[in-house]
Amino acid sequence: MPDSSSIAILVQRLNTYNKAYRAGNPLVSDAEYDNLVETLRRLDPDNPFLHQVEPEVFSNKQEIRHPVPMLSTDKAYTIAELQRFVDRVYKEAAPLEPQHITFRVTPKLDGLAGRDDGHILASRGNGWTGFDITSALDKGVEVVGQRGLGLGELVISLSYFQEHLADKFEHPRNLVVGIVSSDTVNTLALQALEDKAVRFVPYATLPQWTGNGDELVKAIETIKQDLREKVDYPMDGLVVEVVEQEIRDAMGATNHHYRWQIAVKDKGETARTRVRKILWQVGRTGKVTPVMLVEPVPLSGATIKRVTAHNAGFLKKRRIGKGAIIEIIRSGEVIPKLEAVITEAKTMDIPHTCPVCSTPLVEDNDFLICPNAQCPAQIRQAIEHWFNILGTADWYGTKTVEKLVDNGVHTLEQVYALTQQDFIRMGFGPVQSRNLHQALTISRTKPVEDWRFLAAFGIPDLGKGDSRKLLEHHPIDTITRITAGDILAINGFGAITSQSISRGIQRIRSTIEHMLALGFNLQHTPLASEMAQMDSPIKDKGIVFTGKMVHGTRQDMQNMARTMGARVQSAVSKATDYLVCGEKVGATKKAQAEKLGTKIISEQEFLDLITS
Ligand SMILES: NC(=O)c1ccc[n+]([C@@H]2O[C@H](COP(=O)([O-])OP(=O)(O)OC[C@H]3O[C@@H](n4cnc5c(N)ncnc54)[C@H](O)[C@@H]3O)[C@@H](O)[C@H]2O)c1
Ligand SMILES: [Zn+2]
Repeated sequence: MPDSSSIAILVQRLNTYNKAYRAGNPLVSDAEYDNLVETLRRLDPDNPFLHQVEPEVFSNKQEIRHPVPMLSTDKAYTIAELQRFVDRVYKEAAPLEPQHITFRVTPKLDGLAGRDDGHILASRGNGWTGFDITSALDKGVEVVGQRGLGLGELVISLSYFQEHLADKFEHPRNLVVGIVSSDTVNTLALQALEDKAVRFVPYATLPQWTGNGDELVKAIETIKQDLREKVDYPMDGLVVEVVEQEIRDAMGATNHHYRWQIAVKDKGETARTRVRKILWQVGRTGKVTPVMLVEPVPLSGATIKRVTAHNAGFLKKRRIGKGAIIEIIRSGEVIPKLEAVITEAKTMDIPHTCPVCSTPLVEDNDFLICPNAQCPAQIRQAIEHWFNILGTADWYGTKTVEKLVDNGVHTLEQVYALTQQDFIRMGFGPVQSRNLHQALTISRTKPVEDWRFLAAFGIPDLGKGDSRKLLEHHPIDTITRITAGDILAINGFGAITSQSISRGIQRIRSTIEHMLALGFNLQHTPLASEMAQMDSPIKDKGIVFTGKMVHGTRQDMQNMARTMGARVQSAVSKATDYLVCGEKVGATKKAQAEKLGTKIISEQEFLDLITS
């Protein structure tokens, strides 16, 4: 019997992984997670973790109670386990002397489970209480079939994902969760919504197989292949369930799953192939990471040519190089991973110099770093990062920035000093040159939150969230004077990150000051100290903006409300005080507000309110 502390640690890990997964940022693969769950089941079968629905939380959404619990599923990984399920059904149904026992098989969709009652789309939550995610439909999620068909799954078309998004998102599920949970949808997701690739698929609309227990067990592999071909959605197995209601009632449920339903999953399909070459890529921060280029091999319906290798240490430990034979696995996931090394490489080929600038590399634990701050690969990505995060200017894509860097433009200072003539001299066409030049002006004049501006510098450990947190305590124009101690004093920053952030700021101090002097139209993050004292008519009020605003964009209004201490929300809930309506307001939000007695006001009334 293992000691209780190791079980506690295991459960803690599972909780951490689950939370990250439900938030759309999984830390480990599903196969690895499932393995840990099975380990816990062996060590401590009665552990409460195994007897609950793994909870999912959308913190800014209203809670919705399910009329019937939305449970998880029991799992069968082998034919023997499926057979045991079938036997149990026959045994428990026997006293009812049923005329038929029918099993239905549908594809197990791998997205975000939901329930559509025709008015509200709710997520699964903890099984008993979910969250109102109807706003996903306003954002452009298509409903397959019709509204009100009950349980289903929010998913993205698999072919669409593979074509447009596979190199940007690790798993389609993460994108779907992002669309549902965040107020602002990123451009790639917006495109997917516009292309009608993101859908709520009621399970009732799925292709299905029905038959008796014997047929089921015999045909399960064919059923799987058949259903796999019929749906264009990510799948992680099949769902097998009993059709007859009286048998369902007799079998009942645990806290975790219905006894009349089981998911048939496999441990992941694997394939063997040979490594052709290791490709080394230089990232924005100088990390040089390997990708294994392999002999093309079919796996779960895709042809695999590249497999991620994470870092140099990963390859060294496993002795992977040209000629190694490896086994790769793809289990409900889109990106294949290394499962095992079958034959090690005879020789390893770990570079000593940067593949882009030839500077000798530095080892940092498992990583290789190009220490050359002038490395073209790093410079290009740093400039691209700037425009991506700032988000106010178009036209600065990879090819364009590459050309700039090739022409000796290496710093943001240089970029912002470029004239239209300079672009033309570098070989851009007249129209593109004008656009590129205009985009620079636009990026300075269009309002942008100061935390985006700060995050756009790409300082290690200073992403968007932390930039905002930092600016809640120190105004942007004092940021280059900040010390590690100042950062550490803010709740939520540890010693190591504080050091690294302050070092990062110092390193590019002159660039930050230069950019500040260019006079960007920065919208300042309200200081925590001001917020505490501020007396505003909308302080702590929950506010939802809907429709097209005339006194600025919706985002402008939201920022203004935030600055005045309001809690800006994306959907009307019990926690909403005002629904502010612009033009062309959708009916759902208004109806919801009326139902909950939320105050509905016009844009003008809102402006009157905040100036009162
Ligand atoms: N990678 C990670 O870190 C991580 C963390 C947590 C969970 N997970 C994955 O999630 C799984 C467990 O999560 P879970 O409990 O949410 O899901 P589950 O795998 O037990 O699936 C249950 C859900 O499947 C849905 N479903 C999909 N297709 C269906 C269909 N055709 N008919 C009926 N129901 C259908 C139902 O809504 C049900 O709630 C694990 O097996 C694991 O692979 C991964
Ligand atoms: Zn380099």
